[in-house]
Amino acid sequence: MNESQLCFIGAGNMARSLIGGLLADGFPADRIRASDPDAGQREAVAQRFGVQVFADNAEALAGAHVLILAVKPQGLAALARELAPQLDAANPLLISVAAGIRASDLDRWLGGNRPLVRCMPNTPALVQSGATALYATAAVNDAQRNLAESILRAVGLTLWVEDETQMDAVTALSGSGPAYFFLMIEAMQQAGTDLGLPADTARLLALQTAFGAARMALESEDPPGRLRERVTSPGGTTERALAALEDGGFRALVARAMQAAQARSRELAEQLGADA
Ligand SMILES: NC(=O)C1=CN([C@@H]2O[C@H](COP(=O)(O)OP(=O)(O)OC[C@H]3O[C@@H](n4cnc5c(N)ncnc54)[C@H](OP(=O)(O)O)[C@@H]3O)[C@@H](O)[C@H]2O)C=CC1
Ligand SMILES: O=C(O)[C@@H]1CCC=N1
Repeated sequence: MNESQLCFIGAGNMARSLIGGLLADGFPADRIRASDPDAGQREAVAQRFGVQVFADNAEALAGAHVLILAVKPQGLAALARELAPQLDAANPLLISVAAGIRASDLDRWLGGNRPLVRCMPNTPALVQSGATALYATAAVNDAQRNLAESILRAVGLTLWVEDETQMDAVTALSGSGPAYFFLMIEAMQQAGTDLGLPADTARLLALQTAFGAARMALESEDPPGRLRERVTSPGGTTERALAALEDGGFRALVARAMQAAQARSRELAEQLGADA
């Protein structure tokens, strides 16, 4: 994988998370290029990561073995049509991180029968703690499948889905998921401050508690429900807090939020995929 030349088209939030995670894993900066029309984005990526940046996609992708398409879903059709005539000679592996957009639509925009992997990473890739689901089209051979997996595995957990429709649920769970946990941390921090703690104290305690709970759940053989029960002393404080959360419909609210995200992913596929 370290022999491959990677090119990120679009140097925004997700590209930066992936680039940062790859560099932290030891991937050489001189094998990563990135392009973006926004000079501020280019400068931020060049300064922070020391990778080569380009305003022109054609220049950026010259010599690339892997193209990572990291533009917004709304810009993917135009980008794919722009790239299509430039892909024939080198036939690079294409990896799309776009929410919603189906591989078949993207492949059509790219001219058809491209080695294309659709994936859904998340921003904790930056600290090599990402979670990515991947889906490969029929044109992807074993070596390309391994290459895609090794790139994403360098920044966290990877798994393959064989049924592409599951990507909408993956997006609702792990793609958008970091934002749900960040919101929970924000809310706990604010509530801690409101209860009388200094802001810094509330922040540190909220962050370390989130980290500790996630790490414990990952490392424990017990399911999260059992770990929750061990915090909940009968007649104690946690019991009161959890009763308030359950009374407020916490589980149903989480389910509604994820259904909304899944629906939006499907909607993006329908709306943008129709762009012939
Ligand atoms: N953010 C996240 O947590 C996750 C995002 N994703 C997916 O990643 C993709 C990117 O999202 P995100 O990084 O958040 O978005 P950003 O807007 O932060 O980054 C996208 C970048 O691509 C640039 N861009 C637009 N068109 C082109 C083009 N034709 N060629 C080169 N660069 C271009 C944009 O410039 P400009 O702003 O000037 O248009 C922007 O700087 C999306 O498809 C999203 O669904 C997937 C998983 C998680
Ligand atoms: O909000 C979004 O649409 C993207 C996809 C998953 C996370 N961010």
